[in-house]
Amino acid sequence: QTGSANTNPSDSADDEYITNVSIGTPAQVLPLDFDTGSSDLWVFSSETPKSSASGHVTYSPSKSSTAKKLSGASWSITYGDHSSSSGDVYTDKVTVGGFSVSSQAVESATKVSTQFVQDTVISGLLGLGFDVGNTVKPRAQKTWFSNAANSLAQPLFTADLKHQQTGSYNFGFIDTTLAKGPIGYTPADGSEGYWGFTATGYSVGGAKLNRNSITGIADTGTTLLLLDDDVVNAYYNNVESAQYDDSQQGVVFDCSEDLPSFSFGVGGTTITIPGSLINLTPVSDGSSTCFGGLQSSADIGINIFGDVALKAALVVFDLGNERLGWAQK
Ligand SMILES: CC(C)(C)S(=O)(=O)N[C@@H](Cc1ccccc1)C(=O)N[C@@H](Cc1c[nH]c[nH+]1)C(=O)N[C@@H](CC1CCCCC1)C(O)(O)C(F)(F)C(=O)NCCN1CCOCC1
Repeated sequence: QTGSANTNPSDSADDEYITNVSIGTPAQVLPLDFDTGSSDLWVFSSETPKSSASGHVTYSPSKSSTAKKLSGASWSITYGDHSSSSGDVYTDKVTVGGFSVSSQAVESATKVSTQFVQDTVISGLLGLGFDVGNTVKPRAQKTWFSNAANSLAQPLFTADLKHQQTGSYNFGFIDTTLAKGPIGYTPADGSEGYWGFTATGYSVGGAKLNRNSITGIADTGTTLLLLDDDVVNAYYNNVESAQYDDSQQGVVFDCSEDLPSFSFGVGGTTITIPGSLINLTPVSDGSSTCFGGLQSSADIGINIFGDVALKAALVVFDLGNERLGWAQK
């Protein structure tokens, strides 16, 4: 058994990726942000304050014949960008890419922070992190993938995110035709709920990889590639017009710059992010100043290989073997 779902960038900056999910009977289809950086499946619902839910597709458990209230259960989550949500819990049938989990914990939002209210292109998140990161109390719930894993042909999923094009999340199989190079595997550390791993070195502009390892997480829910200052400086020292812009809270440069590529070693293979993917977007419409897709992780305390890095690769999230696979695209 397998599943395959298309995923699309939310806007011209590939800020987040939207994947449709069917919940309940009859199916209620909600656009969700698949997030390997967290482990809760939560949605805007009939229980979300009307003012907050305006503009969002919502889930109504009362309209689903297969919905059941998980009595006494609640959840509350805060993300790295300080956005947050909380509420109560139902179980219902959840289908992703044609594969159904009959009794999935669906966390219904009774409160959402401003960023979620404003982000009307998504109706919630589908966490693809490790179950240890789930916030439901008194008993933590499993992610959709964790519930599906034993019935899938293989206990793994792949992420194939693309710049301004439709990509895919595949469950239970690896479509190697999506990759140009071999898959390099490396152990995954799920102890914090994230898909943690260590890159063995990096280089700028196609030079030979150095041996400075980088430990971080593979996170589909984070837009940028967020790394240590010494790596960020080593990269932007090659970009003539690069400078830190206080108002933008990041490095910006002339949009006309021909940016160097950024490569990192993982599992015996090398992943090269073309410079074009590091030119994320003009700082505002029509501006000739662009915002960098590689930024500092200094104030986060953890390195994040977010969408800017993931777009250059086919990434295998292999729960069965507790490992991550990366292949050049
Ligand atoms: C807004 C922006 C300037 C484009 S952005 O670059 O900041 N992009 C946001 C995502 C986004 C895109 C579009 C609209 C709104 C929000 C982004 O990259 N947010 C990261 C930034 C970050 C990470 N760390 C520090 N800062 C984040 O919080 N990502 C989380 C998912 C986001 C949350 C907001 C909505 C979109 C999805 C995340 O889950 O990937 C996470 F891993 F960073 C995270 O916070 N995981 C929560 C882990 N907890 C630990 C405790 O137990 C519970 C789970």
